[in-house]
Amino acid sequence: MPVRLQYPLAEPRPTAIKFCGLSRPADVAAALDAGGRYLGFVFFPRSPRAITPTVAAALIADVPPGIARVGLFVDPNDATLDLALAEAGLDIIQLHGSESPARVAEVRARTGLPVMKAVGLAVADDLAQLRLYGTVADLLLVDAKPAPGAVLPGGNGIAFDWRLLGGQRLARPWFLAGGLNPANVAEAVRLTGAPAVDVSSGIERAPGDKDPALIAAFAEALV
Ligand SMILES: O=C(O)c1ccccc1NCC(=O)[C@H](O)[C@H](O)COP(=O)(O)O
Repeated sequence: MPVRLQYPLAEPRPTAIKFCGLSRPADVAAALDAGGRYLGFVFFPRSPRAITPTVAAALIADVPPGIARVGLFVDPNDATLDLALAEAGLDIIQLHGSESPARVAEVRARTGLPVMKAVGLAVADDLAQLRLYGTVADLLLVDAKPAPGAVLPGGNGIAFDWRLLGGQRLARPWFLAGGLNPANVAEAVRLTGAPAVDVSSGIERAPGDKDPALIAAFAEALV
Protein backbone atom coordinates (compact mmCIF):
# COMPACT_ATOMS: atom_id res chain seq x y z
CA MET A 1 0.00 0.00 0.00
CA PRO A 2 1.71 3.29 -1.05
CA VAL A 3 2.27 5.92 1.63
CA ARG A 4 -0.13 8.80 1.02
CA LEU A 5 1.77 11.87 -0.17
CA GLN A 6 0.93 15.05 1.64
CA TYR A 7 2.72 17.28 -0.83
CA PRO A 8 0.90 17.47 -4.16
CA LEU A 9 3.28 18.04 -7.04
CA ALA A 10 1.12 20.57 -8.83
CA GLU A 11 0.23 23.10 -6.11
CA PRO A 12 0.50 26.06 -6.00
CA ARG A 13 2.81 26.30 -9.05
CA PRO A 14 2.19 24.47 -12.30
CA THR A 15 5.54 22.76 -11.77
CA ALA A 16 6.66 21.91 -8.24
CA ILE A 17 10.28 22.66 -7.38
CA LYS A 18 12.70 20.81 -5.15
CA PHE A 19 15.74 22.84 -4.25
CA CYS A 20 18.42 20.36 -3.25
CA GLY A 21 21.68 20.57 -1.33
CA LEU A 22 20.65 23.41 1.00
CA SER A 23 23.19 23.85 3.77
CA ARG A 24 22.75 27.35 5.24
CA PRO A 25 19.82 29.31 6.67
CA ALA A 26 20.03 31.77 3.77
CA ASP A 27 19.66 28.88 1.29
CA VAL A 28 16.47 27.71 2.98
CA ALA A 29 15.09 31.24 3.13
CA ALA A 30 15.78 31.81 -0.57
CA ALA A 31 14.21 28.46 -1.50
CA LEU A 32 11.06 29.24 0.48
CA ASP A 33 10.86 32.79 -0.92
CA ALA A 34 11.04 31.34 -4.43
CA GLY A 35 8.09 29.03 -3.74
CA GLY A 36 10.01 25.77 -3.36
CA ARG A 37 7.72 23.02 -2.04
CA TYR A 38 10.49 20.47 -1.48
CA LEU A 39 13.75 21.23 0.32
CA GLY A 40 16.61 18.76 -0.05
CA PHE A 41 19.33 18.12 2.54
CA VAL A 42 22.33 15.96 1.64
CA PHE A 43 23.53 13.36 4.16
CA PHE A 44 26.42 12.02 2.12
CA PRO A 45 29.76 12.92 3.70
CA ARG A 46 31.70 13.11 0.41
CA SER A 47 29.40 15.78 -1.00
CA PRO A 48 30.34 19.47 -0.92
CA ARG A 49 26.71 19.99 0.18
CA ALA A 50 26.84 17.50 3.04
CA ILE A 51 25.42 18.51 6.39
CA THR A 52 25.02 16.64 9.65
CA PRO A 53 21.64 15.71 11.12
CA THR A 54 22.24 18.34 13.81
CA VAL A 55 22.72 21.08 11.23
CA ALA A 56 19.70 19.82 9.31
CA ALA A 57 17.57 20.00 12.45
CA ALA A 58 18.46 23.66 12.86
CA LEU A 59 17.79 24.46 9.20
CA ILE A 60 14.48 22.65 9.29
CA ALA A 61 13.21 24.09 12.56
CA ASP A 62 11.37 27.05 11.03
CA VAL A 63 10.20 25.46 7.80
CA PRO A 64 6.43 26.00 7.61
CA PRO A 65 3.94 23.12 7.38
CA GLY A 66 3.21 21.95 3.86
CA ILE A 67 6.84 22.13 2.77
CA ALA A 68 8.45 18.73 2.34
CA ARG A 69 11.81 18.18 4.00
CA VAL A 70 13.71 15.65 1.95
CA GLY A 71 16.76 13.80 3.26
CA LEU A 72 19.14 12.60 0.56
CA PHE A 73 21.13 9.44 1.32
CA VAL A 74 23.48 7.25 -0.68
CA ASP A 75 23.27 3.54 0.18
CA PRO A 76 22.55 4.34 3.84
CA ASN A 77 22.61 1.65 6.49
CA ASP A 78 19.88 1.52 9.11
CA ALA A 79 21.96 3.31 11.73
CA THR A 80 22.56 6.28 9.41
CA LEU A 81 18.87 6.56 8.67
CA ASP A 82 17.90 6.18 12.32
CA LEU A 83 20.27 8.93 13.41
CA ALA A 84 19.09 11.38 10.77
CA LEU A 85 15.43 10.67 11.44
CA ALA A 86 15.87 10.99 15.18
CA GLU A 87 17.60 14.35 14.94
CA ALA A 88 16.12 16.05 11.90
CA GLY A 89 12.42 15.93 11.11
CA LEU A 90 12.26 14.55 7.60
CA ASP A 91 9.18 13.93 5.47
CA ILE A 92 10.66 12.05 2.52
CA ILE A 93 13.73 9.89 2.07
CA GLN A 94 15.61 10.26 -1.21
CA LEU A 95 17.79 7.26 -2.06
CA HIS A 96 20.48 8.29 -4.52
CA GLY A 97 22.83 5.33 -4.55
CA SER A 98 22.64 1.80 -5.89
CA GLU A 99 19.87 0.68 -3.53
CA SER A 100 18.07 -2.39 -4.84
CA PRO A 101 14.26 -2.46 -5.17
CA ALA A 102 14.22 -4.73 -2.09
CA ARG A 103 16.20 -2.16 -0.09
CA VAL A 104 13.83 0.62 -1.21
CA ALA A 105 10.91 -1.46 0.06
CA GLU A 106 12.76 -2.16 3.31
CA VAL A 107 13.51 1.53 3.95
CA ARG A 108 9.85 2.42 3.33
CA ALA A 109 8.63 -0.25 5.69
CA ARG A 110 11.21 0.49 8.36
CA THR A 111 10.83 4.27 8.43
CA GLY A 112 7.17 4.63 7.47
CA LEU A 113 8.19 7.53 5.22
CA PRO A 114 7.70 7.93 1.48
CA VAL A 115 10.82 7.03 -0.49
CA MET A 116 11.96 8.84 -3.61
CA LYS A 117 14.34 6.69 -5.67
CA ALA A 118 16.78 8.40 -8.01
CA VAL A 119 17.24 6.61 -11.32
CA GLY A 120 19.90 7.65 -13.83
CA LEU A 121 19.10 7.76 -17.53
CA ALA A 122 21.59 7.79 -20.37
CA VAL A 123 20.06 5.52 -23.03
CA ALA A 124 16.59 4.15 -23.78
CA ASP A 125 17.39 0.82 -22.13
CA ASP A 126 17.64 2.64 -18.78
CA LEU A 127 13.88 3.24 -18.89
CA ALA A 128 13.46 -0.33 -17.64
CA GLN A 129 14.98 0.78 -14.31
CA LEU A 130 12.35 3.49 -14.02
CA ARG A 131 9.62 0.93 -14.52
CA LEU A 132 11.24 -1.41 -11.99
CA TYR A 133 11.61 1.20 -9.24
CA GLY A 134 8.13 2.49 -10.02
CA THR A 135 6.84 -0.73 -8.47
CA VAL A 136 8.39 -0.05 -5.06
CA ALA A 137 9.14 3.68 -4.60
CA ASP A 138 6.57 6.34 -3.78
CA LEU A 139 8.28 8.92 -5.97
CA LEU A 140 10.87 8.78 -8.73
CA LEU A 141 13.66 11.23 -9.41
CA VAL A 142 14.80 10.96 -13.01
CA ASP A 143 18.41 12.10 -13.16
CA ALA A 144 21.38 11.89 -15.48
CA LYS A 145 23.74 8.96 -15.01
CA PRO A 146 27.00 10.12 -13.46
CA ALA A 147 30.07 9.96 -15.70
CA PRO A 148 32.22 6.84 -15.18
CA GLY A 149 34.48 7.41 -12.18
CA ALA A 150 32.50 10.40 -10.91
CA VAL A 151 33.02 11.11 -7.20
CA LEU A 152 29.33 11.84 -6.66
CA PRO A 153 26.40 9.74 -7.86
CA GLY A 154 24.34 12.92 -8.32
CA GLY A 155 24.51 16.67 -8.07
CA ASN A 156 26.96 16.82 -10.96
CA GLY A 157 25.12 19.37 -13.09
CA ILE A 158 24.85 16.96 -16.01
CA ALA A 159 21.71 16.75 -18.14
CA PHE A 160 20.54 13.69 -20.05
CA ASP A 161 18.72 13.63 -23.37
CA TRP A 162 15.24 14.72 -22.27
CA ARG A 163 13.73 13.23 -25.42
CA LEU A 164 14.22 9.80 -23.81
CA LEU A 165 11.21 10.60 -21.64
CA GLY A 166 8.99 11.61 -24.55
CA GLY A 167 5.74 9.66 -24.47
CA GLN A 168 6.62 7.83 -21.25
CA ARG A 169 3.99 7.50 -18.53
CA LEU A 170 5.67 6.86 -15.21
CA ALA A 171 3.95 4.79 -12.55
CA ARG A 172 4.70 7.27 -9.77
CA PRO A 173 4.82 11.04 -9.27
CA TRP A 174 8.23 12.11 -10.50
CA PHE A 175 10.83 14.86 -10.54
CA LEU A 176 13.05 15.74 -13.47
CA ALA A 177 16.66 16.37 -12.39
CA GLY A 178 20.14 16.65 -13.79
CA GLY A 179 21.80 19.80 -15.06
CA LEU A 180 18.74 22.00 -14.79
CA ASN A 181 19.29 25.75 -14.47
CA PRO A 182 17.34 28.99 -14.97
CA ALA A 183 18.15 29.01 -18.69
CA ASN A 184 17.04 25.48 -19.57
CA VAL A 185 14.37 24.44 -17.08
CA ALA A 186 11.37 25.76 -19.01
CA GLU A 187 12.44 23.89 -22.14
CA ALA A 188 13.13 20.73 -20.12
CA VAL A 189 9.61 20.79 -18.69
CA ARG A 190 8.11 21.48 -22.09
CA LEU A 191 9.90 18.51 -23.66
CA THR A 192 9.33 16.01 -20.86
CA GLY A 193 6.02 17.09 -19.32
CA ALA A 194 7.66 16.83 -15.90
CA PRO A 195 5.25 17.66 -13.06
CA ALA A 196 8.13 18.60 -10.79
CA VAL A 197 11.80 19.53 -11.07
CA ASP A 198 14.86 19.17 -8.85
CA VAL A 199 17.94 21.39 -8.99
CA SER A 200 21.23 21.73 -7.16
CA SER A 201 24.29 22.73 -9.21
CA GLY A 202 22.31 25.09 -11.44
CA ILE A 203 21.54 27.41 -8.53
CA GLU A 204 25.11 27.57 -7.21
CA ARG A 205 28.08 29.92 -7.58
CA ALA A 206 30.39 26.98 -6.78
CA PRO A 207 29.72 23.44 -5.47
CA GLY A 208 27.79 23.85 -2.22
CA ASP A 209 27.52 27.64 -2.49
CA LYS A 210 23.88 28.39 -3.31
CA ASP A 211 23.08 31.73 -4.95
CA PRO A 212 19.78 33.35 -3.88
CA ALA A 213 19.57 35.21 -7.21
CA LEU A 214 19.85 31.95 -9.16
CA ILE A 215 17.26 30.32 -6.89
CA ALA A 216 14.83 33.15 -7.65
CA ALA A 217 15.65 33.07 -11.37
CA PHE A 218 15.06 29.31 -11.51
CA ALA A 219 11.57 29.70 -10.04
CA GLU A 220 10.77 32.66 -12.28
CA ALA A 221 11.70 30.64 -15.35
CA LEU A 222 8.79 28.31 -14.54
CA VAL A 223 6.09 30.96 -14.10
O1 LIG B 1 24.29 17.06 -4.36
C1 LIG B 1 25.11 16.21 -4.05
O2 LIG B 1 26.23 16.53 -3.66
C2 LIG B 1 24.75 14.77 -4.16
C3 LIG B 1 25.62 13.83 -3.62
C4 LIG B 1 25.34 12.49 -3.72
C5 LIG B 1 24.18 12.08 -4.37
C6 LIG B 1 23.31 13.00 -4.91
C7 LIG B 1 23.59 14.35 -4.81
N1 LIG B 1 22.77 15.29 -5.34
C8 LIG B 1 21.58 14.98 -6.05
C9 LIG B 1 20.87 16.23 -6.39
O3 LIG B 1 21.12 17.28 -5.91
C10 LIG B 1 19.75 16.20 -7.30
O4 LIG B 1 18.79 15.34 -6.73
C11 LIG B 1 20.05 15.85 -8.73
O5 LIG B 1 21.06 14.89 -8.86
C12 LIG B 1 20.35 17.06 -9.56
O6 LIG B 1 21.56 17.62 -9.32
P1 LIG B 1 22.12 18.74 -10.30
O7 LIG B 1 22.44 18.13 -11.61
O8 LIG B 1 23.33 19.25 -9.61
O9 LIG B 1 21.08 19.81 -10.40
